[in-house]
Amino acid sequence: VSRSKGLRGTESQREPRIPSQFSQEQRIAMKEALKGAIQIPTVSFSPKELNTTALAEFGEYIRKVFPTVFHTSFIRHEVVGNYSHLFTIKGSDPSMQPYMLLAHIDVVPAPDKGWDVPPFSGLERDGFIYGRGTLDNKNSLMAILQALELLLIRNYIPRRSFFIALGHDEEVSGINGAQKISALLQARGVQLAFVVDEGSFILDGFLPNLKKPFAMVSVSEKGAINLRLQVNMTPGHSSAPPKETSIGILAAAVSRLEQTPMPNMFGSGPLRMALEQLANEFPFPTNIVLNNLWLFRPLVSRLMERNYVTNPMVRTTAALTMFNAGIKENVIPPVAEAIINFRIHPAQTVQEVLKLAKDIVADDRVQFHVLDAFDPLPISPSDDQALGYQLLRQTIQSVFPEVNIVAPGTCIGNTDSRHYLNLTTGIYRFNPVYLQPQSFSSIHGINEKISVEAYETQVKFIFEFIQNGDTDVEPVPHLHEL
Ligand SMILES: CCCCCCCC/C=C\CCCCCCCC(=O)N[C@@H](CC(C)C)C(=O)O
Ligand SMILES: [Zn+2]
Ligand SMILES: [Zn+2]
Repeated sequence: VSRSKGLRGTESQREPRIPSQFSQEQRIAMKEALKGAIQIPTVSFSPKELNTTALAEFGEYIRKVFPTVFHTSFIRHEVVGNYSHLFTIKGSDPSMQPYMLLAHIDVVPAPDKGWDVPPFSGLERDGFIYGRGTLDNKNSLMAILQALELLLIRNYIPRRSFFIALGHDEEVSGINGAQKISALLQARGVQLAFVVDEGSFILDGFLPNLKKPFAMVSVSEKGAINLRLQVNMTPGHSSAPPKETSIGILAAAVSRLEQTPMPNMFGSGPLRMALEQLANEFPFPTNIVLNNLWLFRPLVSRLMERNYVTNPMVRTTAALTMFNAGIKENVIPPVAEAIINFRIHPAQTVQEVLKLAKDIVADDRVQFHVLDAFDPLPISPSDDQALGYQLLRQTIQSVFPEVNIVAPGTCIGNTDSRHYLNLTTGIYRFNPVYLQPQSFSSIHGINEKISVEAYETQVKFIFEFIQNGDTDVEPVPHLHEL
């Protein structure tokens, strides 16, 4: 039985594979390299407040740690938007369509409070490397360059060309990094077979009753709206207050938005496919329920709403993130404003969500100002013909043989990959790392950490993935398993 459904096996590769085994010395060097990357505080505070000194230092750092990547004749390195990096790795077979690996350099802020070790120390404790960026996303960035460095020193020459794009402002939009790289490649006429970015993991313990981990490769990501609500009222003396103030009207409006969930959209798309694939991994009676979603769909959609990580999978969410009003204790405020951050389910659009929000607020005194918005990303193919998805699946099965299921999903956050829609229809978000609910909370939270073993496995994954990318033939129709 071939486990790598849909792809021709490695027998069609011309060069022998380089085994993904690393010496003790190399393993020490790779973890030390990650620690050094964590120690550079490449924090993005806002689109206009980036730590540019740290970003520049990071550029120097990768040159020092990965010398072979920077001194190989078939690799072109360019700095884009001052701090982002684009590598073009030219393969020996120009007939093969290139792909791209993505990661980002910047991290969200991390005040020391609550951390067991300082967040930019990169300290190792009990087999874990701690620090901001160990899961989001310097692990990916360093693992990509590390795997390439290790391949190159073993004289690897790829057949299929590929790009590596390292954005410097993902955490604040990606418009000066990923968006510029994308425009540059578009101007060069590049079309990609697929891209792989952050945005999902091997999920362990996220679904009640599911004991075994499964790999979720996100094939879409939610859209978003940042909406500013504003109420203007006549100011006056607080000793004689009007019946309603701008604060009261706005507070009631945002409370209605918080208390009125957007419609549950469970039914089709990646989540349903994932649950159907996972059905037999669940004990009785959940296995029966998930094998018969035609009958139990209402029950399952209700169960999904109950959990804080599965709820965003089934609906558009509305988070009240900012609220401002008032100028003095004894002045009736002239204006109150709030920001609502919506994350749009792939089955809805910006316009539909705005209409629903207006109906929920149902008060003409509340003005709507859309600050920025984009629709959910299209669903990338995950069938037997989908090269990127199948290469990920093949590599997951080889590096994580204990993982039985690789299923498509939707990324609930946004990633730099959305800026590459002009270059490919295959956008996959997957980090080859185990994630438990507790480690999920550490992303943008406290005590973000990765085990040394998990990081080594991530390097191994990319080392194998790049070689799998040289697969001779494009995916072939599903062959019958014997
Ligand atoms: C079968 C259902 C299981 C559900 C489990 C879900 C577990 C979630 C796993 C991974 C989610 C990770 C999301 C990481 C990407 C987010 C990156 C980010 O924060 N981006 C910003 C971008 C913005 C434009 C500044 C964001 O706010 O989304
Ligand atoms: Zn990230
Ligand atoms: Zn992030």
